[in-house]
Amino acid sequence: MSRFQSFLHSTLSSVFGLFYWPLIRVAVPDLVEAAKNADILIFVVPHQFIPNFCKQLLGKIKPNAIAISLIKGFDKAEGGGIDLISHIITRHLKIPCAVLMGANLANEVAEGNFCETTIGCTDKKYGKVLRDLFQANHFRVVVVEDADAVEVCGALKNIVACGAGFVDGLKLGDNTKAAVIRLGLMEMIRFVDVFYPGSKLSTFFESCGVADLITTCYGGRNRRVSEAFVTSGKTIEDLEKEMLNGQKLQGPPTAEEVNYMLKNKGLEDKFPLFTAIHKICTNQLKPKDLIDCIRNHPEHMDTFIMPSPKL
Ligand SMILES: NC(=O)C1=CN([C@@H]2O[C@H](COP(=O)(O)OP(=O)(O)OC[C@H]3O[C@@H](n4cnc5c(N)ncnc54)[C@H](O)[C@@H]3O)[C@@H](O)[C@H]2O)C=CC1
Ligand SMILES: O=C(CO)COP(=O)(O)O
Repeated sequence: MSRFQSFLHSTLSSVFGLFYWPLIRVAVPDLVEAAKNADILIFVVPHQFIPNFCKQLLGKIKPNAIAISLIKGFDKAEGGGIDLISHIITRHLKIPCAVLMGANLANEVAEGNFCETTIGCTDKKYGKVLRDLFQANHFRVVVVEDADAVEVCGALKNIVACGAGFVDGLKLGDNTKAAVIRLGLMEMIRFVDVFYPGSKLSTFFESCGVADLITTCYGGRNRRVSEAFVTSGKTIEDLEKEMLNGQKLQGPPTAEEVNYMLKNKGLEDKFPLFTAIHKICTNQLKPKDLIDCIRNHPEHMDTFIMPSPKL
């Protein structure tokens, strides 16, 4: 069982394979078998595997099922952009897909410690159904309609967490780490503003935004492996195998997917932190170069392009 599955086991008092239906306490390891009679499909796998999962499920699920994705990451789209995982699920399976993102380190949720999460759902009716499904005494849910921004926050914060890990490995201290986290947040806001216009600034103050950014930059796997990348000199791939026992890092592939789009659109210099983190993960830069890459950040030089907050 993956870490997130064990969190859901605790939260929902149930065991499930990839998909969950309340009151049925059976783990079904076969994907199609688990999904075929489900009314609500919960997707929780490392984002690298989702296109293949959707192909397997095509035509094998109830036509009126709804989905919710807890997956933090993107997929590369043809033509030089990125796809949101919820959009891939909807496009392949032809069902609506909401998202759930938040400061939800799986082991802490599984221990029953209090935390919050954000559900992004454009349909109010489904939003209520999903809130009632996930809400628990220790797991408090806020539903917002700004679903794309919720999902983008969940993916991008994993890139920033790699930067926080590099700073920890370089032993640059808390002020530098705070600067990296803040610049990361500003690049997240800028990214949503440029590529998902019409999103709300208030979404960044939900659990999916600033709270998930903080928890991942202090307690997450992306931070931990990135710190070890600096201190050990080993590759990210080797450290992932050594330290994560079969689990998958989301930050480095997400940095690669984001860079694929930024490069294609000539926007790398507007996102120097995301760009530098990708280059460090792929050995085009050394971790110690990180600070020089953000010393002249547009935040310090330009007038910020985000319109006035729509709070
Ligand atoms: N673990 C955490 O604290 C949190 C994870 N998430 C997100 O949930 C998603 C899943 O993360 P985790 O549960 O931590 O996953 P994980 O890193 O524990 O992934 C392991 C699971 O991936 C699946 N898997 C491995 N190789 C596969 C393959 N070749 N094909 C298909 N499936 C394969 C298996 O079911 C395996 O149990 C990610 O997008 C992650 O960002 C979100 C919040 C917290
Ligand atoms: O998304 C997470 C917490 O909300 C988990 O982050 P890591 O993948 O870095 O452990």
